[in-house]
Amino acid sequence: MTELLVIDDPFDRRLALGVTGVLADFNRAGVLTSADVRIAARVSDVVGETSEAVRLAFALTVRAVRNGSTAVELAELADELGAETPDLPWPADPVAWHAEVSRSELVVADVPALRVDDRLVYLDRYFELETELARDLVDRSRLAPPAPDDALLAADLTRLFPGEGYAEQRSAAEGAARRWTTILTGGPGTGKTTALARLLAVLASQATAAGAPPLRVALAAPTGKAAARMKEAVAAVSEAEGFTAEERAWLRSLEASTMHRLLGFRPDNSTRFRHDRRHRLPHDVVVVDESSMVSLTLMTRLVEAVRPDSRLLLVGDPDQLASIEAGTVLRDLVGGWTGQAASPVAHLVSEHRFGDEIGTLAAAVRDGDADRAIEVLRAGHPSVRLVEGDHLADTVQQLVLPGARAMRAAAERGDVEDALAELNRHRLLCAHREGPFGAETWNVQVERWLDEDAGHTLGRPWFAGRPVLVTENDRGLRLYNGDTGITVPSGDGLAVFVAEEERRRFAPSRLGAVQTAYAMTVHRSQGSQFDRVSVLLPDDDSRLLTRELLYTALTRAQSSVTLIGSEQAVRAAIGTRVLRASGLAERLAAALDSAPGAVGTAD
Ligand SMILES: Nc1ncnc2c1ncn2[C@@H]1O[C@H](COP(=O)(O)OP(=O)(O)OP(=O)(O)O)[C@@H](O)[C@H]1O
Repeated sequence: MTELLVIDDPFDRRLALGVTGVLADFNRAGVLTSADVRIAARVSDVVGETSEAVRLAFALTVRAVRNGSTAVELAELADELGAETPDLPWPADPVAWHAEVSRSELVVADVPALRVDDRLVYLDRYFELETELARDLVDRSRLAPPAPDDALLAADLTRLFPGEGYAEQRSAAEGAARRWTTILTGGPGTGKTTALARLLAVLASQATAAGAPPLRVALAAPTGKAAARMKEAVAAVSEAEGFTAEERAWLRSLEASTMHRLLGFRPDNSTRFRHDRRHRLPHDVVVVDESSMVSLTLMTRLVEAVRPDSRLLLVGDPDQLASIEAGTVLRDLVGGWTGQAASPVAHLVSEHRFGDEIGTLAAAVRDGDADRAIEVLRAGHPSVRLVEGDHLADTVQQLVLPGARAMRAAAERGDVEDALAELNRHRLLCAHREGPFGAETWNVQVERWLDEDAGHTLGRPWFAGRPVLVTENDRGLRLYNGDTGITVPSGDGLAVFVAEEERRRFAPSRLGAVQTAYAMTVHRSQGSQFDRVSVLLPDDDSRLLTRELLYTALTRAQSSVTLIGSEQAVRAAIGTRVLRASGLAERLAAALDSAPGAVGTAD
């Protein structure tokens, strides 16, 4: 399903005033926003490009990036979107249209605004990013691989990955020990973190045996929440058998940070960092967890900043929702390496959370098997269920209010730990931000229920027990998008305790971009996990209802998940894929094919 804006008011601010012709038609029809149109018109005017078809292609490329693609395939778009908007003046011959764009001054100028390949049209910046990322990864795969001490490696792999139960992870770890780059993928509970922590111990043991200084490891993730989870999970794995006391202490001492913090903010530039190709990261191993959430821009900046002789480990689940910004990098990297002899992709498939109905349901959703998903949901397992019917408010109240009350009670008695623990026990996840199925709507509703409990209106927006979610990075306060906290009474007023990495206390007035956190969007929940999750499914015609969204929501849950909605909505979600155009997989595959000297180790 494609995004169309509904514009029926001639003075709607989404209409680009003063623009005429084809661009105006597409704007009025809701295909293009006024920003798409204005950018295309202005840049085309500068280079003297007057062709309406080329100007349209430019605006559609801006639109594509806005919707998460890094490029646009004109023929495909004309086919799909053209079917939904048959009255619009789509160019009749998409092949000729693409060819006309390719000859345009916008493309052939010394400083091009647009770039093209055989299939896609790009804004220059995204073409450069894809090319740079593919080249850096292929360059890494051409280097002579690391040369571990084989006998020690075999002994450590046997010690840390014992027996048949660890065979899959052992083989992934052995491959990773023999390569500079590894992409470790797998669904929830397939043991990615377990394999990662054990692999780090293997690598540290190699460094010690070689008389090298202690291994410097950077653990990073796209959000503060995901970074904190990774640190905890790595420390938890180290408690298991097989590790030496030194390895345990070392793994527990590893710090995790956001990718932005690792790369170093630059006050003058939001897409460039202190660490780059010229000032590389000092670490010997750079790990990125939740890699599916990483945008093309951020991944390109990370990879350029990793020393060629450092290990890069990208960990994630390519079936989850992609980044909020443009790109589907993890999926593209897996796709680009498919069929290559020296692929760095290690895919874990064994599910280690036995008896895990959430895993079975998630697998059915991932594989597009709607009948199986419905069967699991209707089997009567306490850990996965579908609540249908018209009593939406009653259902949400039953699921959310007990936790909200417990948070408020804990906050009022000043018990920050209890309140924060309660916050992680349950989350209502919504596809939408606003509207009847939106997170904002239900956050307000929960506050109203608490008002009713109290018999008066609690303070707005701040009151004791208010859980909050940080929605933007704030470098000054060292708060990151995705951090969560709880509001408690303090003296005559209130204080907010934020739970990430360390407990920190803030005056509410210092917190700019925060929202209440009983409910949040599935997009924002990426990289977080909660004990119990309830997922509010919108109507089956919502354009946000996709397989990736449902899969991501389900896999946030550790012990139980409740879907609120209809069977049709579940089926509609499973039947709808997120389609993002990108050329990264092809660019990577082409770069690999043209690099026959590659010496990466064969799997
Ligand atoms: N080889 C194994 N044998 C038995 N249990 C395992 C094995 N590997 C992992 N586990 C257990 O399975 C569970 C999931 O492992 P882990 O957290 O490493 O998976 P994950 O892929 O990182 O999961 P998620 O993506 O959901 O965080 C943990 O309880 C872990 O102890």
